[in-house]
Amino acid sequence: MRPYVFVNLAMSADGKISTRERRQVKISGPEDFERVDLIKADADAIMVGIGTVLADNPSLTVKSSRRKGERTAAGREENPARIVVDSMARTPVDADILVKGAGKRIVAVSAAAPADRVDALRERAEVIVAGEQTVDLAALMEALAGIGIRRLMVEGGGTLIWGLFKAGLVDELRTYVGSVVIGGSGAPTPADGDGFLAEGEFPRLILAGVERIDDGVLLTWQVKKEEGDRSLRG
Ligand SMILES: NC(=O)c1ccc[n+]([C@@H]2O[C@H](COP(=O)([O-])OP(=O)(O)OC[C@H]3O[C@@H](n4cnc5c(N)ncnc54)[C@H](O)[C@@H]3O)[C@@H](O)[C@H]2O)c1
Ligand SMILES: Nc1nc(=O)c(N)c(NC[C@H](O)[C@H](O)[C@H](O)COP(=O)(O)O)[nH]1
Repeated sequence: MRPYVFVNLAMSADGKISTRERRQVKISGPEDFERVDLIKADADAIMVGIGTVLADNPSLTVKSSRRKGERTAAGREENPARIVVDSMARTPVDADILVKGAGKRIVAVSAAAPADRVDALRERAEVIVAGEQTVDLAALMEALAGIGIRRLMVEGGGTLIWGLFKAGLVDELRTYVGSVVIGGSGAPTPADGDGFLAEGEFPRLILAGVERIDDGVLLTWQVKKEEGDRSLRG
């Protein structure tokens, strides 16, 4: 079994998720940030890659007033579990994700991560070891389902999202297209990595929703299921 995995990201009108210097930019407007906050509150866990932690230092806490002291649909009062996919245990021990707000933190590392780094992270987070050189995302998903995570939100970045698509682990993609042009052939996009080469490999999507938000548009896509997929239904 694995959690229901949905990716939420914001990209510019020209398909970039940050600048070529990997500097975070506001693509969403206030209404879209509020939407993101609400879907965060209803997820059991939120996942990002180490590239996003190093570039943006997000806390991934839930901010909306609706959450103050209220139970969410997920039945929790504290923040969703926050997960970093970090093969070599490079997450700084003072990263906001580890120090800001209450709730569980998980750092997923590979067996190649230096032991001293892993020990330092264990002081602040639960550490899951999956994979030899890089994190084995399928094995990680099994482990997360095993600790009760049923709905998992992924916030990026492009390398992690690519890895999840490559491993057939994405159920839903929510892409907010904002009214800005970022440009740059080296600027991150929603799915980076090596990319697929053959058409037969491309994950296929079903358009499930189109909604105008702020001065942009939210596209909701369901990913067509592969045979034998063991995702929990969202
Ligand atoms: N606009 C948005 O919605 C949004 C959201 C998040 C991040 N971003 C941007 O994305 C950029 C960071 O993206 P990125 O691609 O550099 O980093 P990332 O956050 O995707 O992290 C990638 C890292 O994850 C680790 N990893 C471990 N196992 C992996 C596996 N099996 N598959 C894939 N990755 C694995 C690797 O160390 C890899 O380098 C930043 O510029 C950030 O601002 C934008
Ligand atoms: N939906 C969305 N629209 C954007 O315009 C943008 N730049 C991000 N970027 C993702 C970013 O990595 C984190 O979602 C937040 O910035 C959370 O960070 P905090 O918890 O507030 O520290 N996400």
